[in-house]
Amino acid sequence: MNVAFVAHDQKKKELVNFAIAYQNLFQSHHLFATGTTGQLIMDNTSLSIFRFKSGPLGGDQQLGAMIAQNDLDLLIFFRDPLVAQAHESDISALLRLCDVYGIPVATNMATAELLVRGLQRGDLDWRDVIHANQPVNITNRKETSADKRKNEEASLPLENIK
Ligand SMILES: O=C(CO)COP(=O)(O)O
Repeated sequence: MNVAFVAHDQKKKELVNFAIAYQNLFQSHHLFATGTTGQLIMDNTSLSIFRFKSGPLGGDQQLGAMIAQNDLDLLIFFRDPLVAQAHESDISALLRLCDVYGIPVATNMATAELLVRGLQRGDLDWRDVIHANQPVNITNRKETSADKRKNEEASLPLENIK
């Protein structure tokens, strides 16, 4: 499964602890994150994460693009409900797309626990049916030379993808 992590600054520690607690489970999935969140998780675990840009610089929108292609299976987004974010519209757009595409999303630890235990039990295996019926998806597609050039231009750290 393709799992993405995002946390606002006041929630990053909580998400890092969550990732540590479920490290063994997450190891067998393809992981994605916004820039700073992904870096912090990698610094504190042995998980390998494909990092997009930082949230305020477009990372939420990049994750939104994954969802629009039906490439994301689970979003764990510990958002801060007490602090206004400069990129609030990007955050709303990301969460909206989860509803448009029916993507399981947890915005707090209590829900994340439930979803991750569901992931562990195979409750999200229906997502495999969706992937199987997609002509191309982000985890099984072969990178063409055009892809490579585009990715290099965008400076995405492709070596971090599992
Ligand atoms: O702002 C964010 C999500 O809206 C998170 O971005 P970072 O992980 O780069 O801090």
